[in-house]
Amino acid sequence: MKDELFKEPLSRATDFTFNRDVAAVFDDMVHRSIPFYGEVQNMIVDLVAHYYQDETLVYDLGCSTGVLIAKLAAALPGLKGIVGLDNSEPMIEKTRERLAGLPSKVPIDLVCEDLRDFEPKRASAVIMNYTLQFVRPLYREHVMRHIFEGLVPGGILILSEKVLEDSTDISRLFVDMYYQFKRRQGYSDMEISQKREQLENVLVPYKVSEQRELLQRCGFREVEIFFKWNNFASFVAIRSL
Ligand SMILES: Nc1ncnc2c1ncn2[C@@H]1O[C@H](C[S@+](CC[C@H]([NH3+])C(=O)[O-])CC(=O)[O-])[C@@H](O)[C@H]1O
Ligand SMILES: O=C(O)C(=O)Cc1ccccc1
Repeated sequence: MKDELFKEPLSRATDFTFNRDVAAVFDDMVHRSIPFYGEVQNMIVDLVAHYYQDETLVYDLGCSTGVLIAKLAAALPGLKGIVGLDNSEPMIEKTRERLAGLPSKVPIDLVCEDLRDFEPKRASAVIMNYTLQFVRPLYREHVMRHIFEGLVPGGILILSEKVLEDSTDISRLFVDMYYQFKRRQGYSDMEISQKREQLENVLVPYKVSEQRELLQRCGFREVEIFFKWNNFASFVAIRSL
């Protein structure tokens, strides 16, 4: 279903939430709103294949409609298990529907819970794609410490986020270029600005440098960027052996 949620003028100001209306159009929204969304997922499948250790689990925190879980299960049939977590019931429901139609042999556990209350266990890969940006900054360190603790030595965290730069001028330019990208994807100025207003207080991007510092404070000694497009970045961080 096409994302037309912001096409008409909205009658009142509300914050963006992952409700039933968003879940229904999410796949179209995300493909038209996140540059190289599918290719970043393909790169993540390759990273998981490289770092996976026998008898460990792979986690997708903020799994939305389960596209990445389906790709992982199809490409890596030897995984011991995948855990998908999302605190939006309509999103988990979408994931469940998607996975029901697949012939995968990998056991998949779906959890509808807030990330802030969750502790992964025996993980060799924890993936958080565009999810930490929705967690209130106050809680981010707590969440990342639990993830570090839940990783086995040699395990990885994969983190994709909307980001800012140290240079405010360049940050602004990257955001402008992102709106150009949205126009090319068929969104009108009205759609772009109404969504921007709804996201204002709920999607809080960190600078690349802040993101790196947060990961290092939480114990990750090796942190690298494996993908970057203007104001979007994907990091891989290793819990050293
Ligand atoms: N505190 C929280 N606890 C659990 N889930 C949460 C929380 N906050 C937000 N979510 C969930 O995290 C997801 C973020 S969307 C991308 C997801 C996916 N990784 C994707 O790549 O398609 C963001 C985006 O598309 O920009 C949603 O499904 C929320 O319900
Ligand atoms: O649209 C935006 O501005 C984004 O940052 C991406 C996005 C995609 C899906 C839900 C929320 C935000």
